Amino acid sequence: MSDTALSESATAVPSTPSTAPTIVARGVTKSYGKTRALRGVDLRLEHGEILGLVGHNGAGKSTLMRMLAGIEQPDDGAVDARERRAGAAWNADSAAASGVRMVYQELALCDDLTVAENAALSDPRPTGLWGWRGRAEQRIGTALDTVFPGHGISVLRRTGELAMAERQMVEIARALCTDALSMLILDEPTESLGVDATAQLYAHLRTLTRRGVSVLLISHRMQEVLANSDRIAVMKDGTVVETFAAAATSESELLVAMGGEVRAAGADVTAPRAADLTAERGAIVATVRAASGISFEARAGELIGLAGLAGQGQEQLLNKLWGAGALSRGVTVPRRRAYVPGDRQTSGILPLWSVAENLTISAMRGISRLGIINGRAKRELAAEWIGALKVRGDAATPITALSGGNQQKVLVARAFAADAQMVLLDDPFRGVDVATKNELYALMKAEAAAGRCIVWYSTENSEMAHCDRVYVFRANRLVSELSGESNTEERIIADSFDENTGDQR
Ligand SMILES: Nc1ncnc2c1ncn2[C@@H]1O[C@H](COP(=O)(O)OP(=O)(O)OP(=O)(O)O)[C@@H](O)[C@H]1O
Repeated sequence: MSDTALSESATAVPSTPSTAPTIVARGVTKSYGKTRALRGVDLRLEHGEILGLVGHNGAGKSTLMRMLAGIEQPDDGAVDARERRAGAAWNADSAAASGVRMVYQELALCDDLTVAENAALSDPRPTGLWGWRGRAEQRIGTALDTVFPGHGISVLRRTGELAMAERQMVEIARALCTDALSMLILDEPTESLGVDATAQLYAHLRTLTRRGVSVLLISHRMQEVLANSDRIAVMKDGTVVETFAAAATSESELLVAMGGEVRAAGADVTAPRAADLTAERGAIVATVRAASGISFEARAGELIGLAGLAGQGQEQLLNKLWGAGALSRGVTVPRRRAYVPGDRQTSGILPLWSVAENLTISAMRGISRLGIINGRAKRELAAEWIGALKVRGDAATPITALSGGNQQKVLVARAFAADAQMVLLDDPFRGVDVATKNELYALMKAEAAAGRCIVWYSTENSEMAHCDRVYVFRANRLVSELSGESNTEERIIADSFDENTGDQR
């Protein structure tokens, strides 16, 4: 295939289109030790449709996706695909040969390789000994241009240097570098994408389905799933419990089918263990002086939001607050701080440790005496937080055996279980289900009310309504400070783009 044909190949369809379902799962079961991840799943993905797949954290969505992509085999039941060669077993090779591609929730890129090298690694087409690098550069560049026009990503950069949103774009684009794509499986593809890139992705998915490609879209963003799917399957405790026509259902109907207990945001939540705080409520506990624009100031008892388009300086501010020492110039911070990273894979979980060890590592001061850790206090603290955040998995489970959303809950619990006066959150609720998010909003408010200072960066502007005050960033500067009636989504969006905001102050 010529390189110039790549954009066509990124959206190419099998040579013998048919309207038979693209893939069918029948009675699929899967257990990991004592955990029954899938309990007899039946699912059909029709030719040229977008099927949304929703369910609470740990419902079995990612496990099902791995079965459909042939990466793991069911203990019982079967997966059958339209493009499967007669007699061939359904495994990763036959799935790839049938044009099935996956976009992972945990970004599966090698940080030390360039964008093009990463794309070459996963491209099933023969690369040839000579000129493979140039071909890979052109293929991934074209795929990026096709799906995300104006992306601004150099294919020669190491992926470790890219922002989360850019890495996600690369992950999506490289899945499209394939001939005869028949099925695309996307696991929470928009959690770290901005508004524009999200719209570009959905527009491209529609182009694909018009050409007969089928899409399985896993997401916790109910409005997106409703707006972009043809049908929506709901998973609960390892089975598909209901399937809806997207146009004929609603968010609340989906949530009821998921079985999640939906607590209204702002409802009372009692943190398992009250923090031992020293700052008086209302006292200034942190400041960052700005050379230009607005200075940052945080008080005990405040829930402060950091908003604006992704990558405008929010993470640098969090890093300053997290890394500051007594000698840092222009920055004052409380002594005890906790940090929840946005990228759990690179800077969050300790993969060789259990849930309890991951959860309590920052709370050592409270559960040790004379340097000796009180094992019982550790187990109790872990059990309390596992219960409070409904983590699906017990204390002794290896952290990597939890679903992605449940790992994220453990990281949030780690920060709040510590006796930190200031908790810093770097867009940490990616992949967390709707019901749990509402619990977490309430938890943060309760913790702030108890006197902690919480600084929360979120890429979801609607979440900023939970904050007492919001700082909006643009071009690495604080351009506005919103509170009360001025803290609206419209104002955040306006200030994120308005070149004049901030310059007038
Ligand atoms: N490799 C594994 N080892 C042990 N348990 C596992 C493994 N993979 C998944 N599980 C368990 O299977 C269940 C389903 O997990 P899965 O990742 O499929 O859920 P999910 O619906 O994708 O959740 P999330 O929305 O959090 O991503 C969970 O209880 C999880 O702990």
